[in-house]
Order: sequence, then structure tokens, then C-alpha cells
Amino acid sequence: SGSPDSAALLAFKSWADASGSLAGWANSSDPCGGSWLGVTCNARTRRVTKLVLENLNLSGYVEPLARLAELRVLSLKRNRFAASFSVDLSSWPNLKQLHLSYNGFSGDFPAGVPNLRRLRRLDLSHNNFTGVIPLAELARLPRLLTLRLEANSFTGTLGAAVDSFPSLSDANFSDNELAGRIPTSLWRFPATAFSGNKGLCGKPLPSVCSNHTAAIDTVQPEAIAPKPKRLNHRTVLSIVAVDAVAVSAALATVTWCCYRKRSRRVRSESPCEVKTGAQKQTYGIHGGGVGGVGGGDGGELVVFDGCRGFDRVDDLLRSSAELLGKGGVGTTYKVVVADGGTVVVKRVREVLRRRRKDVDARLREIGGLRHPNVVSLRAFYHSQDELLLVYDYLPRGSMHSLLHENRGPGRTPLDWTARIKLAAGAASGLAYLHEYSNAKLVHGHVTSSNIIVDDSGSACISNIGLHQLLPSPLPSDNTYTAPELILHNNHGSTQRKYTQKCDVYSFGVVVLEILTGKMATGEGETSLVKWVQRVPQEEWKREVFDFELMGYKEMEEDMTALLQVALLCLATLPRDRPKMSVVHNMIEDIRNKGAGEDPTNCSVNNLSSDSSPSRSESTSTALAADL
Ligand SMILES: Nc1ncnc2c1ncn2[C@@H]1O[C@H](COP(=O)(O)OP(=O)(O)OP(=O)(O)O)[C@@H](O)[C@H]1O
Repeated sequence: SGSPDSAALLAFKSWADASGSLAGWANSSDPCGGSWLGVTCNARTRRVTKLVLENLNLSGYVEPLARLAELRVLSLKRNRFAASFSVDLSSWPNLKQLHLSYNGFSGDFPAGVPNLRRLRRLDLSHNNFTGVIPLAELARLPRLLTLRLEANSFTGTLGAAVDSFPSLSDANFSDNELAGRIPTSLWRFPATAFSGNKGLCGKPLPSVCSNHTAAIDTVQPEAIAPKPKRLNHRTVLSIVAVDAVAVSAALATVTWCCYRKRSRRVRSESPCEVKTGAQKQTYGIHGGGVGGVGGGDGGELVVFDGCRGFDRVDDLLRSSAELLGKGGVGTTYKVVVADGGTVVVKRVREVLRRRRKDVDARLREIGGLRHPNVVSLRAFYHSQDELLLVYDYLPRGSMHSLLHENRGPGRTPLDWTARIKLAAGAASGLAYLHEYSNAKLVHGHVTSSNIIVDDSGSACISNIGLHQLLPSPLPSDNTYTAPELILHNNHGSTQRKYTQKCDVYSFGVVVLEILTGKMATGEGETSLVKWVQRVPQEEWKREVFDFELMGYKEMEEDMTALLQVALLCLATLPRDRPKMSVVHNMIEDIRNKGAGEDPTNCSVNNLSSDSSPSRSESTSTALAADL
């Protein structure tokens, strides 16, 4: 009696309906039974064909809708969406109408236009879309009647290449940032359809084109570099921040290289220092009872960032070192080199059942990652029976110790601003990793102890890809492991491939730690995840959030929103989990809202004050006619 589209609709509800406008969907399990607001299905196939959700205060992300493969009509008019429209339109090959007007959708023109052979009405007006309009592609759609693109920030030209637009009867390009001559195929529309674009000229506008305009006009619109996008306050801030971090990272690298060079010149054979008692042990990696090896065993030292002169691993092995911990991958030391600089050296255990060539290739890729929220791998040394990895040292230690250590009297509580910053930073680092290359890199073991905190309280992802180098890439403890990996193991079938969505799940567990202050221990029914999932939403404030967050009344809404993001990441089915880049955007939105500088709110307020309905306002009538 249900519908194959139920899960996609429910996922969309949890991604976009923070205000509860679609709460009624919970009253019936059948989206096609007539009681789900805005949903119409095909009676035979029970697939959703029409989804009209207008003026419902929806916000967030639309990605789950991509799974409604039979969709003919979609209207999300007059809501509060502000992110990019991330669905590729070719997900809906039968689409006839798409109405997104009066939101704050940003980013490029939705992709996939050429496949919309049945499209009649396309209304993206009154949003924040940027980039060029794929006019040549649109002109090839045989049935397109309505094209409403006004009041966005589209750039580029309308293109001389567009010489026919056979079916188009309603078009509006006004109030964008378009330039160049209007093509003859569009002269039949009134001047008001083009006004408000400073660079547009020629018929039907009163302005005459100059020779210069004629020159740009002969170029395909896609080939013209779009005008630089207007940068909002947040973007500017993040560019400044990234630049600042990049500069300090570069300085750190140079400093590190320099003291390494000098240390080789000046070093004397310093004896291993061993402290006993309650103090931390200090000894050389090379000796001191940890079973070291020498350098001259055919190993290769690879140093990144063009930092030459690090060609003797012995320096490192004999430097004074402090044991930081033993993890699943190996043993980690803080190593103080001759000039007093500090690095982290990880001695990896049992990698050698993988081909050395493969391991090195993967490490070279990881060594190329540079991001403010990723701990940089600076060098590695690989010999027949030894793998050492050299990382930047970050003095504040792991997120795990920051959250869970020294609980009790004397502890400095971790406030909400610090926690959401940690969540956003970790999400940003993981999103960067996931988008880094076509190889779809994964972290493989996202945990709070693999997230290290830098001086400024930012989270940095460490140990990237290391578990994947081990003979058995699955950690023995399943606390952070995505259910699809565990289920497969229990049934004795071949282990399912570790995907980026497995990282997303583990990140969800980390966010629960941030919010609850509880350690992520236990599996299945006894796990932190299950415990949180069992607490009803009305009880979250009292039951779930860390008592250290109790004083932050005004932030409760943000904590709830972050918990909702965590629960999305913890969806049982990988496809219901958002991509890491989406998770990152969601968290930044919460963070910026808390800081009172969310640019989205402004544009939404502006939109709602608009009182001049446009020609395509009569969506409902048009929808009926086209179905
Ligand atoms: N780059 C670093 N800077 C500062 N401290 C670090 C750094 N890397 C690791 N540490 C500290 O060393 C401890 C041990 O790290 P290690 O990676 O060996 O174990 P782990 O975090 O349990 O991970 P895994 O199980 O994935 O190996 C961490 O918990 C952290 O406190």
C-alpha cells in the first residue's frame, strides 16, 4: 500500500522541514493515500508525480528529491531555501514544470538541462542564482513555454548563438547582471523582460550597442568568464581566515624545513632520555625499548612541500620523543628535534602485507592534502619493515581529550561556540577530503581521537586513510562503524566496500559526542547512537545535551539543529545520509545564524515583502493544465 518514494519524501522532510509544516505526513504511512500535503502519485505505479510544497517555511536541502524518478511537477515556491540547488535535473527525465521562485537558492544554474525534453515551465526567478545561463541548451528544449529567470545574479551574455526559441511564450531575464546584445530570437519579448541588466543593450531595449558589445556578443555565453561573484560577508571572512591559516601553515613548513636542515648540521648523538614514575616517558623512537630500526635498511624518505634536506631518518629516530598514545594503526610520539621544534611521528604496525608500491602511492596522495582542517602529513619513511609518518604537532591534543578528559572539579567547560566550531571544522576537513579527487578518498576511521585541535580551537582531521592501509581495514571496535559494514560482517558475507557515506556516519557519532559530552562507547543497542535515537525530541534539552551547555538557553535551537544534522548522518541507509559537503554547509548555517550574520535571512525578509505577483504566479492552475 505504500510508495517506493516514501523514504525519499521522509528524508526530504527531515532535511528541509525544521519548522514542522509537514508534520501531518506522519499521520499515515502512505504518501499516495491523499493525506500527505502536496503529494500526488500515479495510481498504478504509486510513484510520486507531483510535489507542490509552497509557502511552507521549508529550508535546508533538496537532495533527497533526486530519487523521485517519476516526478513531473515540482514547486517549492516561496519557501526559505538558501543553499545551491544540488539536484541534477536529469534525475527527473519526465519533468514538465519546475518552480523554485521566491527562495534564496544560490549557486549555478541547475545542471542537466539538456535531458529535459518534456519541460514546459521553468521558473527560477527571485533567488540568488549566479553564473551563466545555459541558453543554448534551453533553446534546444522543444516544449519550453515559460522561462522565468528574473531577479537573480546571472552573468554572461544571452548569446548570439541562440537563433531560435520556437515554443517560448513567456520569458523574463530582468534584474540580473547580464551583458551584451540581446539575440534576435528574443526580440519578441517586451523591454521589461530585459531591464535591470546594466550590460544588456540593443533591441528591444532603448540602449544602442557599442562596437565593443558586438565583439563580446559573438562569443558563446559559456565561454565568457563570469563576472566575479559578489562576496557576502561570510565568504569574505572565510577567505581571510583561509588565507591567514595558509600563510601560517607556509611559515610553519618553512620553519620546520629550516630547523631540520640546521639540526642535521649541528646535531650530536643525544642520549635517550627516560623519565620514570608518574611522568610521561621520554625516549628516542629508535631505542628506549620500543624496538626501533635504523635508517639504512633500504628505506625511502619522502618529504612533501618541496622541503629538501630531510634525507636522514636517523635524526628523527634518535631525537628525544614522548609517547602520545597507541592507536589501532600504530604508536604515536611527540618528537622534539634538535632546534626545539616539535613534530608528531607515527610508527605504523603491520602494513607490510600490502604492496609497498600501493602504500607509497596512497601516502603520496595523502601528503598532497593541504587544508586548514586537516593535519598535514609532512613526510614518510618506508623501508622493508618500517613505516614512519611525520605530521605537524598540534599542542591542544585530540578532540576526545578536550571533550572527555578532566571531567569533574577544576575542568574548564567547553562552551557552545567552541563546540560548534569543532563540529564545523571537522566537517570542513572531511568535506575537503571527500571532494579532493575523483578517487573519492575516504578517511576510514573518523573518531574524536583522530580529530586534533589546533591553537585556535579549530578541529583538524588526522590519520587520514591509514586504516585503509592495514590488512584488515575495519577497526576492531565498532563504536563509530556504519551499520552496513557491521551487518555484512555478521552474516559472514564479503565485507562491503568502505564508502564516503561510512565516514559521514562516523562523523555523526562524533557530533553526538560534542553535543552530549558522553564518550562514544558500545555497539548496537548499547551505543551512544541508540541512546540518543531513543530519546524523544521534547526531552532533548533535558536528557541529551551536555550539562556544560545548560547555561546557553538562547542557543538551544542551534543545539537542536546540530543534533538533527547528526541524526541525518546516522541514517541507517547510506543513501539517506547527506554528503559531507552538505553536512558542512548545514553546520555553517547553524553557526552563522547563532552569530547573527546569516545573509540568507536578509534576502528572505526582502522577498516576503514583495507584493507584485508575477505572470507565473498561477502555478496551481498551470499545474492542473499540464498534468
Ligand atoms: N598531530 C598531532 N598533534 C598532537 N597530538 C596528536 C597528534 N596526533 C595524535 N596526537 C595525540 O596522540 C594520541 C594517539 O594518537 P594515535 O593516532 O596513535 O591513536 P588514535 O587517535 O587512538 O587513533 P587510531 O586508533 O586511528 O590509530 C591522540 O589521541 C592524540 O591525543
